[in-house]
Amino acid sequence: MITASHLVKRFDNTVAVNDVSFTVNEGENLVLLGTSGCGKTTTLRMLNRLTEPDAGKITINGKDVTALQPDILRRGIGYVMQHNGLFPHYTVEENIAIVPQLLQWDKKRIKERVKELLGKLNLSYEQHAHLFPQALSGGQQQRVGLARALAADPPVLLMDEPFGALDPINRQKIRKDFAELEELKKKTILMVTHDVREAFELADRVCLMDQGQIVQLGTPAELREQPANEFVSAFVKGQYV
Ligand SMILES: Nc1ncnc2c1ncn2[C@@H]1O[C@H](COP(=O)(O)OP(=O)(O)OP(=O)(O)O)[C@@H](O)[C@H]1O
Repeated sequence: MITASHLVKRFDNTVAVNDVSFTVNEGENLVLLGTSGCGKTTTLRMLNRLTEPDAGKITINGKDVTALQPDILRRGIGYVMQHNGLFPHYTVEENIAIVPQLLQWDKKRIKERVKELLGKLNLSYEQHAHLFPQALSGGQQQRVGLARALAADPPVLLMDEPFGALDPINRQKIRKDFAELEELKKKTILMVTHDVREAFELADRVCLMDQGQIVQLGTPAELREQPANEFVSAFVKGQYV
């Protein structure tokens, strides 16, 4: 379970995140939704300490994240970056193996895990493991980014626009595969998107943000049927996309 309490983050004159609090229950997929610049990515990055808050507290499974060294903390949290963030000079296999290697898994176990994940994500070890990311399509790169985040089977996953760089057809296909992936069903997930449809398709609950603040947090049905204000109502109807 993740709890974020009264998070604040300023950059110069901008208050990027302004008193944001939420919980993500165990096994839940909470989606941070909102227009560009509303503070979604900054919120996400505070959870694995890529950005340090100016105020507020975050706990993951009961532990204050500031009690752990950032690199140790990040080994226990899967992170799918915007634009996939694969290392271009590492092969697919090497990219996926990064965290298991840091955790000093033996070679055989790492190879088995890479094979298993590539299979689950509709890629093949024989065809793809030895390639560098630039030899893959955008959709394949996103899948490898997801495999990398899942490699050491972390209980918590942070995903920043995981389907963002894709054309609509690929986007929908990967989203469907994602929704069906058994490994993801038991994970506690915080995902960022600006896409209403995507949020409503994947979220257990949606946290709609605007200008650094939460406007409404609820199930997709609650946002649709009981919008807190005009902004929520317009956003849900797609008028802000
Ligand atoms: N490192 C930084 N330095 C200065 N300003 C920043 C920095 N990171 C974010 N900001 C500002 O903070 C605000 C929130 O940015 P953030 O990236 O969190 O929004 P977002 O909702 O994720 O947007 P997007 O969907 O475009 O990524 C924006 O005004 C942005 O310009």
